[in-house]
Amino acid sequence: MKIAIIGAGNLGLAIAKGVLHSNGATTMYLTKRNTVEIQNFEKYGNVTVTSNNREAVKNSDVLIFAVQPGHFAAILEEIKDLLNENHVIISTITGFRISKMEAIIGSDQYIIRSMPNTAISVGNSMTCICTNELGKKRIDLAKAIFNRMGHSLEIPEEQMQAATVICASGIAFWMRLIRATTQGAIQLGFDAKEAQELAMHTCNGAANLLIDSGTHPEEEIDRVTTPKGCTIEGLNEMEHQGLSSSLIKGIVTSFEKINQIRKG
Ligand SMILES: NC(=O)C1=CN([C@@H]2O[C@H](COP(=O)(O)OP(=O)(O)OC[C@H]3O[C@@H](n4cnc5c(N)ncnc54)[C@H](OP(=O)(O)O)[C@@H]3O)[C@@H](O)[C@H]2O)C=CC1
Ligand SMILES: O=C(O)[C@@H]1CCC=N1
Repeated sequence: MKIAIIGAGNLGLAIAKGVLHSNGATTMYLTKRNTVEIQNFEKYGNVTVTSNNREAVKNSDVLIFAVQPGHFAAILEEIKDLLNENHVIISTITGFRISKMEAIIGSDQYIIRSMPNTAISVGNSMTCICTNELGKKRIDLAKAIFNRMGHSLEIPEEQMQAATVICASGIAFWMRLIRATTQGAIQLGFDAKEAQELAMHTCNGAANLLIDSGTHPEEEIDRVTTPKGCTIEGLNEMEHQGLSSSLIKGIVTSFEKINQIRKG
């Protein structure tokens, strides 16, 4: 697979690392206007770093766009005459509808809209995808790409904004929970490094318990909460302080903001 990542910034580089991690490409182009800080990716023999988007498109089949929304239309204009039936176009751009892409490059292209997160760099992204009409013929390819770097789910385009909050912003939300747990562990006497080790592996274990067993979180909670024990006492105090409520309110606020950005 010949992959180009157009816009090798935070997310683009995370995808590049995921592709390298999973041996997912025969060749990979990484583009940005100022390439100095990513030149070191060329040490991986099959990677070319360039500011020339047209060269990247000409030499690749799978085009992954990871630029800021305000830059995307101009880049599609720049490369549209090079697109052919071999190209699969994958956008990660927040709030940029498929119809808007089709208005620039036409509906006779395989278009996939995706919402990965930065854990793609370690092969563990939750990635939501949807396609245009023609893109349905390449959905299996898109799923294969993202499943090599985590887990994917096809959703209707209308849910892409919500998926952005839960999956992409979600990484930041979970990081804050891990950090808070770490701070609690330090208060209980662990040094900072050990505290983080305890917090992140316990978080990983909780997620894996649900993924592997298919159980509901409350079922797993019931297995931990000894009657009159310390877990239920701690959990109830967290709920009195608004843990679930504040998480839900944060998610809804984030969703309201993303809808405002799209309208803007
Ligand atoms: N960060 C995240 O966790 C997630 C981000 N997204 C979406 O992904 C997109 C990228 O986000 P993020 O990585 O955070 O943003 P960044 O600003 O970190 O990356 C965007 C990159 O695009 C490059 N760029 C700008 N203009 C061009 C151009 N003409 N040709 C090629 N490259 C260009 C910039 O580099 P230079 O200025 O040197 O050209 C920059 O490195 C956004 O649309 C965002 O909504 C989606 C999910 C998660
Ligand atoms: O914070 C943002 O707006 C973007 C979208 C998802 C992740 N970063």
